[in-house]
Amino acid sequence: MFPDPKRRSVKICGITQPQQAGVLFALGADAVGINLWPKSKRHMPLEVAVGGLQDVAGKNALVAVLVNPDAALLDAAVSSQLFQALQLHGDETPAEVERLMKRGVNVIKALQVRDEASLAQIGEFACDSILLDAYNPGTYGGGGHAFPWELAVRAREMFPQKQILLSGGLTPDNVKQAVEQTQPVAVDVASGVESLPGSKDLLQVARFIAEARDGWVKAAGDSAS
Ligand SMILES: O=C(O)c1ccccc1NCC(=O)[C@H](O)[C@H](O)COP(=O)(O)O
Repeated sequence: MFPDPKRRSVKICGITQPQQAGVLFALGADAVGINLWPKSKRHMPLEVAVGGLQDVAGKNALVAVLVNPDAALLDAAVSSQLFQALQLHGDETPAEVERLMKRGVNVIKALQVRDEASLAQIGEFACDSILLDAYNPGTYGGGGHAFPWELAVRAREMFPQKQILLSGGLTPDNVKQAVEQTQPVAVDVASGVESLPGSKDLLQVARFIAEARDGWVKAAGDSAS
């Protein structure tokens, strides 16, 4: 199950080489995102994922990232049984999300947030997990931009029943502060731990994971005192 509501998780998103997945899990990543959107600079074709990720699938959480997928890609991603969740980053509607959920698919709906009014859309989706990303019109994700974290705090207050995942412009330098402030169930990063698009820098990944975990420990200490 990803995200596990009982566990604080780090998801590293958008590898282009399947062999990087095992290394990222060995470094402590809880989930790795595989971008199936052909226009992404982090695209991994589904056939490559199916051929290269069998060893890590099952033991670890792989998440498929999709943008307005057609029925054929959606069906192929679901029936590959490679993914613990589908993360939808496009203009997918609440009805489409609900249809997938009825098929037993674990959906994470990604939403770009601009201001407090834009948080209302969270309540329109039936899925438990909502990933908040930066508002960046004309793009669907992976832009390396942060949004005001007060909006993530507000989202948790407005929708306490939802699992809020935080993304957008996170880096090893800012993730501890982001986690402490917003206390998400999971953080998600693409650009902030890369040497090249789709190629993760392992030192940055290790630092990112350690800093995120420190943030959760600090937040737990603050709320206990
Ligand atoms: O990463 C991409 O290229 C991408 C393209 C289209 C839709 C989603 C995409 N990435 C999804 C993610 O989960 C990213 O981690 C998230 O948008 C944050 O990205 P970044 O600000 O680069 O850390």
